[in-house]
Amino acid sequence: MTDALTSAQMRNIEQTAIDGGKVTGLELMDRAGKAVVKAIFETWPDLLNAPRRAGILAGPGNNGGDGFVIANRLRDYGWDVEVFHYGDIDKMPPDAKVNALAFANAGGVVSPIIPFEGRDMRFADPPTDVWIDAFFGIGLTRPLPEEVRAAFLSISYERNWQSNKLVAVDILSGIDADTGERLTEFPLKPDMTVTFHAPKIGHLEGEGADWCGQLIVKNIGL
Ligand SMILES: NC(=O)C1=CN([C@@H]2O[C@H](COP(=O)(O)OP(=O)(O)OC[C@H]3O[C@@H](n4cnc5c(N)ncnc54)[C@H](O)[C@@H]3O)[C@@H](O)[C@H]2O)[C@H](O)CC1
Ligand SMILES: [K+]
Repeated sequence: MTDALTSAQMRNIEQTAIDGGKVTGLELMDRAGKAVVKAIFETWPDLLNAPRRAGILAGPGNNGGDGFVIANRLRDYGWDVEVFHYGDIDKMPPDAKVNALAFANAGGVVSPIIPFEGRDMRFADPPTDVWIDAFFGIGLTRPLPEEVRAAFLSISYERNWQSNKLVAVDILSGIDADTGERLTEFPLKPDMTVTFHAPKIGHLEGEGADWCGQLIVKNIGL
């Protein structure tokens, strides 16, 4: 496995490619989101044999932007997709906003993460086949907001009672990408983490090594 990167090193590689005119941030985000969907179908091919339901947990930044790319892609496969957004589409970074608006303008359902409060997720109907954690990626700088932690807890009830999958985009939200420190305590391990270009230190060090599930590294052409 190639050497693990810090978040700063990853950003530098991305920015150098963008500044050099090799690729745009929007293209990188599109490739990243599509790489996650590809990894899902490669890992669980039976999910391809019928339209399913996905819950996308999207955050305020570009990790959330990846989440909206994934949401659009799964809708293309005929899936029932609901995005639970911690953030405001209008305040998202430009690349993320393009994908979020594409989803919303195509009739995609964007809900606040509040619905989970008081909702007994053990008996979610219809059950969610795949949860996508796109709350925070390498930009996480402090413990998760309480409502994000609460949303994760709600989903853990459903996961205990129904066989759904949890896929972390780039890194499980709550894990510091540079140290592997779990900045927020919550009992949710992903089945799979899909990261881009190279593993990050937080995937291999500290608690992060135990909170990846299956770690898939996808090339996004950098
Ligand atoms: N750069 C690109 O074109 C690509 C990036 N990829 C994806 O982008 C994320 C990194 O995105 P970024 O916007 O830098 O950060 P996050 O989305 O991880 O975080 C959003 C935002 O949230 C703020 N924040 C940090 N910690 C907290 C907190 N505890 N509570 C509230 N808000 C918080 C902070 O301002 C962050 O900026 C990367 O992981 C990839 O998923 C694409 O994959 C490739 C193209
Ligand atoms: K994430």
